[in-house]
Amino acid sequence: MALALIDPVTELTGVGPQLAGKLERLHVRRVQDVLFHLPLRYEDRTHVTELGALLPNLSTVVIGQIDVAQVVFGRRRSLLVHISDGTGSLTIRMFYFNRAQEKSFQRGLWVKCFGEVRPGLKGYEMIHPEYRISADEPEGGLDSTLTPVYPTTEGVSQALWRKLTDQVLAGALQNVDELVAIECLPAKFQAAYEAATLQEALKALHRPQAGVDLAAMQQAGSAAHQRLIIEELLAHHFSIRRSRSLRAHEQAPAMRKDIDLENRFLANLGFTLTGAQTRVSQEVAQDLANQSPAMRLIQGDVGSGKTVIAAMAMLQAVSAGTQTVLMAPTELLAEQHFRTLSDWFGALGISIGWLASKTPAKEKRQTLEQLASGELLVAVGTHALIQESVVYQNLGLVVIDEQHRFGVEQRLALRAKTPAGKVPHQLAMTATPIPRTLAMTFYADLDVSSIDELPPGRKVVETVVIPAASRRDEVIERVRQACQQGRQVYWVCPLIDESEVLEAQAATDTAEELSKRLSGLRIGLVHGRLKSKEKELVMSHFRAGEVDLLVATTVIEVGVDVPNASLMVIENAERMGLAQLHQLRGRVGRGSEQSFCLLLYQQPLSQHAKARLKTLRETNDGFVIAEKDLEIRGAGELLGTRQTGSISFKVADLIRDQHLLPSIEGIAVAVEKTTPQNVDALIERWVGTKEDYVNA
Ligand SMILES: Nc1ncnc2c1ncn2[C@@H]1O[C@H](COP(=O)(O)OP(=O)(O)OP(=O)(O)O)[C@@H](O)[C@H]1O
Repeated sequence: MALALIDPVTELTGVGPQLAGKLERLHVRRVQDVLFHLPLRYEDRTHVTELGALLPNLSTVVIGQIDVAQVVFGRRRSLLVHISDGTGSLTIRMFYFNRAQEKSFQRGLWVKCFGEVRPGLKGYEMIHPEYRISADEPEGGLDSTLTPVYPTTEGVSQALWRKLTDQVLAGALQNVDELVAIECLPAKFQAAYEAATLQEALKALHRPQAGVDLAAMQQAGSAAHQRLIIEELLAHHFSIRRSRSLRAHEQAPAMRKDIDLENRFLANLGFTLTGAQTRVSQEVAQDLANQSPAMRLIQGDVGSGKTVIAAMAMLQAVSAGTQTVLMAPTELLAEQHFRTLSDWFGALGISIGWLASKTPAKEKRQTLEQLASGELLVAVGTHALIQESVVYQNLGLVVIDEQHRFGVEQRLALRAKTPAGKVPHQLAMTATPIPRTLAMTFYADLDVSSIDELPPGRKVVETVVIPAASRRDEVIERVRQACQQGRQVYWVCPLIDESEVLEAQAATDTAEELSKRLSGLRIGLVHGRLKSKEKELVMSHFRAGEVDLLVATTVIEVGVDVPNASLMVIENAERMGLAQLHQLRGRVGRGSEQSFCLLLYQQPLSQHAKARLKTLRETNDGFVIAEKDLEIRGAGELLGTRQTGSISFKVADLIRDQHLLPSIEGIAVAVEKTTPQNVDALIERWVGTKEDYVNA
């Protein structure tokens, strides 16, 4: 089949409008997007390990005969299937199963399964492995080469991804002319970096050859990875250069501060700004008074008080008669900013609009009208704020929370929303500090301010690392005591296989278990599968002190601010990354009460997990943690969890790949000489189209 790279995905066999809709969520719209939708990691399902030779925490294929299958009613109802192969035995454990599955595990049948080996109470276990049952003893692994695992969304299985990529590899990748046409890397660099050609690289990443080393693939160390990493870094580099040159020709409204209004605002706050807050807010104010558009990143550790800086900048925009918006990455966080700003600005007689994708149509229409007419000067929300349907009368300042960068396309989208010839000033806020090396290369077009001081009276969060198996009861007792003393508690449930459904289920089960064991406490539950209204209701009860214990998934990771919460329990902390744990922990220690963070882990710990937990126990300083993160990850660990707040790269990792950064500029110069016509497509392929920013 001759597929063109720009064909829509619906040209692929088996992709109807419904599936296309799901793929759209991942911005996969064209054949080319499937080709560049690269595996997140790989699994080695080629070898079978004897049950007697299993090692904990490794994922592998095993084969065994069923001795017994039974449903047990412990802390959680589960189906246990014991298998053995003469050298040893293993238990398969499933929390979610149906009657048919239960019946299918007949004594004497064979099971071939793939999963992570974990130590259980009675020997090794696999939880929810992928499995096949057969009457005869099966042979060999599950696959003959490394199996790619794709980033995905609900309703698009790995099997489906394999089918789609099969088709694209067989169709489009043969279309050599097209690929040569989009090839950017001059030949001499391909050789210098051991980097394969684009065509070879894509093939090798989607379908690794037999015998390829898993470790190299996991750490993105193969030549194929190098090839695409360089391409992606180049794309970002070009995008940043564009953004810089655009900015040089742009004008923004110069905003004068209304000192009187600002003083009234400060008097109402109930606290005095720290020295760092005062300094940073002055830097911002100077930016906004200029005619050239500000692009400033404000970095400040968790709880350092970034919101008030944003509010003061927004006030300056309002004083100058322009509109201003605050955009947050999640609805939960946006909603919280909406409340805070409504309190602060309400007292000054300034009203605030709310806009998120799930806002009811009628409410949305009204807000849109008011933004278009200029009646509304301030709005808070999610990315819905910069969607194409939103028209501003005179947008002067955009504040973006928890984002490191502004994309060039986003800038273009915003430019369309301001009076002719003007662009809004932009401020971004982040709690994840940027290592210096990266700042020089990838953030060179941004001005950076740091809030390097916490509000007075904060006590350091005391962090304790606890084995879950033996001391869970003790932890639950501690939760009870804290709540009885009038404190509030977060209980964070683990990440499960990147599946929102399983995560929500686990959180629901935990909430049920804790309700039984902590009768008398008011327990709330929040996870990603709840409707936004439901989420907000639970959060508002928690905020009002009407919920003692909030059981949550990592949806509460960023920004949530409830100063009375002083205890946080994090389950399976060994599975999370440093930055993420630090963010989560930052939800406590926001009041004057001594706060605690209990990191529960499952034995045994890998060396890296041990190092991460130790770092958290030893320091509360986000900058130190960022450096440690670099050190631990630099030592070669690939973390499954995403990095909070960083630019979203598909294959590159600014920390892991920092050794490549110094050469990117030189390559860019060469590309501009040899294939300047390909630069637009390169940016589009990696950094995204205008729509990606607008609809994200
Ligand atoms: N100077 C100050 N003195 C006392 N309290 C302050 C001060 N500045 C901010 N606060 C309070 O500290 C808390 C944290 O502030 P804020 O939510 O702005 O932090 P943040 O920097 O956004 O943190 P995170 O990245 O964790 O969301 C809020 O309750 C805020 O009202």
